[in-house]
Amino acid sequence: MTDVLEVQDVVVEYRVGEQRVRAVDGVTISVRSGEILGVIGESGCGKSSLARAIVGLNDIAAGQILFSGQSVAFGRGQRPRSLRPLQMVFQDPSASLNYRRRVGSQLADGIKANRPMGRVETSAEVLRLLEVVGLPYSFADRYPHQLSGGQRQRVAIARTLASAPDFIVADEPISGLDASAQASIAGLFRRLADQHGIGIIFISHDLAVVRELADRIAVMYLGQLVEIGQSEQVGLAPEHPYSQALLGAVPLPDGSGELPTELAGEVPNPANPPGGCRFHPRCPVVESLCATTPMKLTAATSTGHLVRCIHVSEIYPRRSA
Ligand SMILES: Nc1ncnc2c1ncn2[C@@H]1O[C@H](COP(=O)(O)OP(=O)(O)OP(=O)(O)O)[C@@H](O)[C@H]1O
Repeated sequence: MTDVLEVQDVVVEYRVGEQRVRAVDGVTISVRSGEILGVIGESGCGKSSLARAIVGLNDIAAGQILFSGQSVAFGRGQRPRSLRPLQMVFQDPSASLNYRRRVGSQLADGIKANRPMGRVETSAEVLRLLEVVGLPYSFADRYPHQLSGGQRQRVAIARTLASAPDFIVADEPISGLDASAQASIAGLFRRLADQHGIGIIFISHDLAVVRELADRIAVMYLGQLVEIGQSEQVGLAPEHPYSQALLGAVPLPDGSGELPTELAGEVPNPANPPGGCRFHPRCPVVESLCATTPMKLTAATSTGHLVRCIHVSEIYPRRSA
């Protein structure tokens, strides 16, 4: 499988009064067809800003975003482009649904707008989309207000699928749903990846779901990636103290070995990020060098996955304790 999405050194900035807030600061990731990349991090770490940049809803100040080798967005002052094969699912399904129209006609509109076909074929495609997202055909006649939150999110996903995307960026698609709806929507994303070959970026605060669902996990802190690697590495044995603290709050699937670190304090203002390692003011294993040495993502010696921490770098080997 080749990388379908390549995000290279992307910067997203907002102007707030006189200040420039750098919400995403040099993020590089790639995702393949049929792969799910989970993106985690506390509120304000830049996950949504990155997501919106990828689908062309946010301008980027630097870097580039390639989709199937084609530039989606590049450089300050040049307008980002929205591409049909690259779609976004939002936390609130209302964002993509019209409450005054039946589900079936909304899906038909989505199909017609992106893939014009005859009436009979469109109706058949509406039913197929309902089937893909696990809803009965009879739901074509319902209005969104007649559905539960989980069902509405399924309809919103079906609406997204109407444009036959190759890639979906899902920003908190399971927040606000009950646990069983969360699990089944997560399962739906897994099927879209496995059976339809759709590449997916799945942003969520529910770390247990991400650990279970994602093939790889990227951890963001204050606009930067601090760790990225296979789920079994990052999700179960993270190397960065931030990832350890974040994921340490979530019991492991077998209930064993919770990680020891606790996450104190809050994410600093991105308008004025700490020097050196951005996590150093909150880091339980901070060293004096951490305040002055900006860290690059570096391959961890034990696993080879990427970690932005002085303790896993060659210049300052891990403490043995
Ligand atoms: N439109 C905007 N104008 C100014 N600042 C913004 C804007 N959108 C986001 N920010 C700031 O950018 C930073 C990153 O926000 P972003 O929403 O991308 O983070 P997030 O990780 O997605 O958070 P959450 O999980 O709460 O959605 C925050 O400091 C936020 O206040």
